[in-house]
Amino acid sequence: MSSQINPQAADTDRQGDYDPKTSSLSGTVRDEVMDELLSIRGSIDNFDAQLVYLLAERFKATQRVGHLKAVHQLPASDPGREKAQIERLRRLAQEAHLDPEFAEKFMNFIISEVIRHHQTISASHAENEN
Ligand SMILES: O=C(O)C(=O)C[C@]1(C(=O)O)C=C[C@@H](O)C=C1
Repeated sequence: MSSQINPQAADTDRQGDYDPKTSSLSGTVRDEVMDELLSIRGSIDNFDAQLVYLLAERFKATQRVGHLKAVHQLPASDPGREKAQIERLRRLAQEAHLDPEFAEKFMNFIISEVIRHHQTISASHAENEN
């Protein structure tokens, strides 16, 4: 399976220097405890890889929006859309037993980065027009 689709494949394809066993706890906890910790951390590593790949795909989509907005001279931000997104995500977070406050903060963090990208795209588009 392609590593573009399956981040776990990417994980095994190119581990690089990453050692999933690296821990400041090494030698300070019983072997069984360390084994269980490492097993859970294996899942965490897979989730983290998926998060990175998902975010990369989201940013590819928002880059397309950024170009569309620059070409048509539309504002970088759309507060009405953001309000609807945040309300939806808070609802989804509640259903998923994720703290809605955290979901909102996380979304706002991503959106502010997207707006920064839009502004950069718009500025370079305007420069190319001149
Ligand atoms: O949908 C848009 O218009 C976008 O620019 C994307 C996006 C987002 O990241 O979801 C970012 C900025 C806008 O304020 C609203 C949404």
